[in-house]
Amino acid sequence: MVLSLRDLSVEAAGRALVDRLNIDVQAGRIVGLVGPNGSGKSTALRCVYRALRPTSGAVLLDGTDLTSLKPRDSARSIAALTQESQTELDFTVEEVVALGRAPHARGNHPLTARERALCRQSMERLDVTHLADRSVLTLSGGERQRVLVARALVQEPRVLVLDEPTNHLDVRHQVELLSFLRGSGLTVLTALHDLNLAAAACDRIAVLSSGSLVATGSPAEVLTPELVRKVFGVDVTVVHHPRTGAPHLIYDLTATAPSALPDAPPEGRHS
Ligand SMILES: Nc1ncnc2c1ncn2[C@@H]1O[C@H](COP(=O)(O)OP(=O)(O)OP(=O)(O)O)[C@@H](O)[C@H]1O
Repeated sequence: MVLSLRDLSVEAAGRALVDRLNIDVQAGRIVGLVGPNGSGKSTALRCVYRALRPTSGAVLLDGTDLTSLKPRDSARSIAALTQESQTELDFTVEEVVALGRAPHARGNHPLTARERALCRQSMERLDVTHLADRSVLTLSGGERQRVLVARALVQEPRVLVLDEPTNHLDVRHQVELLSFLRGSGLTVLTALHDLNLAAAACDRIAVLSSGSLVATGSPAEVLTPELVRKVFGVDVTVVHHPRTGAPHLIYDLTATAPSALPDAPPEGRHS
């Protein structure tokens, strides 16, 4: 299933938060949305999972405008893990994961044997089986994040929209989640802050700055020192993974630290 953002714009408070964005995610591919804080990543993703209506432009699913689909129908195709994904109810992990079946539910029918097996598989895949009976209110940030990914998978979507899915995850769970996504065959659009994880996981990277798309291409095409300096204001050295060839950014903290601390006290003062 192909996901396309076509001339997508969102305006609020008299300014463009997202400005005529054009992004295509081919079937089974992963596109990473990167950019500084406030550049419009979450706003663009909200239009895809229909939490926000674009001011103009459209989101297309295999060429069909999402707004022509009933929310329940688009929810069968698109699952989202968002900054707003709530787990504030006193549900167990197992119950929250099962909620992923809601768009497929027929009335109040209990889950079928196949659906229960699907929930078990997703919990195993996300390493949360041991938490099945725990209240989600008691989970750590990373555990909760993994439960939400399991819930999204149970939805059996063909498109996954993820806003910072590696937030709170330790390095093992970051790597496991992104390598799972790579092998999943799902069409994935994901906002990521970690440019090295984006380079390792994504087929293509789209770079946002002040609501506009400033670069798009393979990680090697996009993640150049010039682009990173221009968009993020940071000096990097780019090396390449010895086996995959993926670019890897090395940050020079001594080069950026002084200007990043405008109110730094004079040298020699210690608190
Ligand atoms: N409803 C709104 N009204 C006014 N401004 C908004 C609204 N929603 C978001 N913004 C602003 O739009 C800009 C883009 O926000 P958005 O959350 O999309 O950025 P982001 O790239 O996801 O940032 P981050 O990396 O910090 O998560 C920000 O400056 C934000 O303050």
